[in-house]
Amino acid sequence: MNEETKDLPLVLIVDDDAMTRMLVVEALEPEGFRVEEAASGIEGIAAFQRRRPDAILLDVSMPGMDGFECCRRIRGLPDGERIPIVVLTGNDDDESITCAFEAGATDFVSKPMRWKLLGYRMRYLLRASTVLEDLARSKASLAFAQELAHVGSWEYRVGSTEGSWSPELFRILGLDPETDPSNFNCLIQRVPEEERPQLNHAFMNLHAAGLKFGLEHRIFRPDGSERFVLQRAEAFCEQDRTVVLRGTLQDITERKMHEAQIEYLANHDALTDLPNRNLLSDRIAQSIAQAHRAVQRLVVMLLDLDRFKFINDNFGHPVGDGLLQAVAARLKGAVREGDTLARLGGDEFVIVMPALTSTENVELAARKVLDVFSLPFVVEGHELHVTTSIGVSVYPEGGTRSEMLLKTADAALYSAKDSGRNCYQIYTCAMGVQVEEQAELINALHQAIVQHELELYYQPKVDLGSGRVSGLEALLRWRRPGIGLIPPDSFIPLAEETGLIIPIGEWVLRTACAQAKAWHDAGHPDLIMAVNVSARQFRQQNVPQLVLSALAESGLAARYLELELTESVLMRDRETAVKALRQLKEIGVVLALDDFGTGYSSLSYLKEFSFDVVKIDRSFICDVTTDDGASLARSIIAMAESLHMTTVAEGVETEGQLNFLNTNRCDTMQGYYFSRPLPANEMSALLGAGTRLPADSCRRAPMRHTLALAGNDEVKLLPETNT
Ligand SMILES: Nc1nc2c(ncn2[C@@H]2O[C@H](COP(=O)(O)O[C@H]3[C@@H](O)[C@H](n4cnc5c(=O)[nH]c(N)nc54)O[C@@H]3COP(=O)(O)O)[C@@H](O)[C@H]2O)c(=O)[nH]1
Repeated sequence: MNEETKDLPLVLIVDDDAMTRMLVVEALEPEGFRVEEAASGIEGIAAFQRRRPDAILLDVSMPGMDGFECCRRIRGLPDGERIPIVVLTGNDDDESITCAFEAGATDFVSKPMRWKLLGYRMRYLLRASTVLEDLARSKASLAFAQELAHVGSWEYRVGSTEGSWSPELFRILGLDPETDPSNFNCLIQRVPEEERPQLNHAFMNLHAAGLKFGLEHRIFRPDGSERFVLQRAEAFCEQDRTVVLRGTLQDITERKMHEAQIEYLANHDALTDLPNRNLLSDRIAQSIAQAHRAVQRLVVMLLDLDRFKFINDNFGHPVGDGLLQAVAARLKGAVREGDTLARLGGDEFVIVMPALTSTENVELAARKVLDVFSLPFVVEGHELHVTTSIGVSVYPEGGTRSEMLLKTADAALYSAKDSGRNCYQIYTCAMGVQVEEQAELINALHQAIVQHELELYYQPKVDLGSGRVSGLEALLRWRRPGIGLIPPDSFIPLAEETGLIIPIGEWVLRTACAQAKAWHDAGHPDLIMAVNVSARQFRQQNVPQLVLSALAESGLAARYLELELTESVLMRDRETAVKALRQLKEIGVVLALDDFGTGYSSLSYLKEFSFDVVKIDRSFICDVTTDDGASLARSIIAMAESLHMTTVAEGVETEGQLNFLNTNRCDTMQGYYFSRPLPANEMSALLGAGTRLPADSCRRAPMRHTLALAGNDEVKLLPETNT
């Protein structure tokens, strides 16, 4: 084929008459066409398959296969569907023209023809065919895009009942484009009755006033399945008159399902599947509105499992989670239909009970909830005996908004915990005051750290051999503006509960170490600084690391720092405590067991953890003038001596107590008898003045002791028979 002509349109002429074929060639080639010839129908089909022409000129009357049959066959072949076929008919042969169109012809030309016009005719035909093909392609890609996006489209011309619907619109509605009509009535039939008025109204406004709309509604397919759709529509005007309404219908069922799932997750607790705090607030608000209308009371119970942390710490979190699920299931079985059971998080549950009339009924309901815990829970083979404390708040006395009812129930819960757990308390105004005071205190304690309102006082420890000050105990004070000096007992438990003990404990340790180093440098080089570390602080903070950092920062040698710990440090999570104590021993600090005699008084603790110092609790020293008190104190001193530990007697206030300690070889005394705790500047003065115990107040002759030990290494603090 000639390179120059290969892109020209190719026309196939099928005619048994060689003359006609020649005339066609003569007419078309000068007009920019290539022409392929075929002398019969069979040849024409073969040429079509071989050359894939752009158009066909087909004679009607040919021997063998006529032009109609040839046309039909070509239409049935691949690519034959849309090729322009022009049938050559005899003049005024109306029947042939009809037959030609029925056989699939695109156009016809009557013979004899004006050959000059054939080129124009063919060009027009090819242009129309290209446009049709482009249109078909766009329709196909639009249908594909609509299918992908689940968007169907429709169009109605004003005045006509039938519209034009895209295939995807039929699919979304579950209708058949072959049999179902594409009109508004057919669409509205699929919409649930209760949603029809809104859609009708929107369509009326669109039609009458051109108001476009976007509306979400449901449809039901003929098979009964439900879908959510978004209907959008607009009106198109000509000369201020609406002529066409066009719209789309998007299937948004999946999006709706995801939204519903997200909403469910946002409102439910993942572990127990119960409503969470979010949904609970709504439910309480609804119940309040109902109770208000019906002039009824409403009960909100806040439950907190007793010692849940113990179960989590000792059996592990999977068991803790299993227990929470089991509790949720049991509570679900215990509440009435119409009540709401929710989980607030952690081990806190809430039950909302509408329409409880009398206080007796409220108490009855609370006891019923306590009973839910009477039998043990079995989780992963563990039999767990769990109780709960319940705070009850009643609308309207306990509050008229949901946050208030929860807050007052919390105050009542606090009171139930305070009364020994496994019980309920109904909120009273007095509890409210207590809660508010506490909230205020927490706030102020936060401020205290930032505003430098914390101070350390120091109390001397006196060596009973020499009468000299051998060490100091750092004791925390809070100078609260407008109130005065607050003792630690009033705020340390709260600091522990709120976690504020971490920054406070750190400040105490760093300040005490720095002060000890300052006093060393000022000429008191042997002073040992004792710092209290509470059990909770010990658990919540990495104390060994903090100690290392405070020592490095201050330059104080480890042997001049003493940590006073109580036995409760060892009660929970023993393994971690043991590890931390070993680390502290390695660092080289002095370990003192504080308040000895008030706890388990276990000799095995003293041996196992190699404490260096035992501090005899003030309550024993107070009693040393009685026989029993004296005997107990003597036993502790003897026991400590046998374990090579030094003893410090706390709270020494009288000469009699001091004499007793000297007589019984106690090593060190601490108490008001020598000095009260003093601020740093006053303590500097005391140290500078070389204040000490007079020689006749110090230890004299040694004394023999008897140590009474019970089995299992327990110290049996029995009265000693005097020798
Ligand atoms: N975790 C921390 N606990 C601390 C810290 N500072 C103090 N505390 C603990 O608070 C409790 C009360 O302490 P405080 O009110 O300072 O009382 C101490 C002494 O003032 C008091 N004491 C001393 N001598 C006497 C006396 O002769 N009579 C008498 N009635 N009281 C006296 O004893 C308290 C010291 O006790 P102890 O620690 O057991 O040696 C107290 O438990 C402190 O431990 C802190 O920074 N962190």
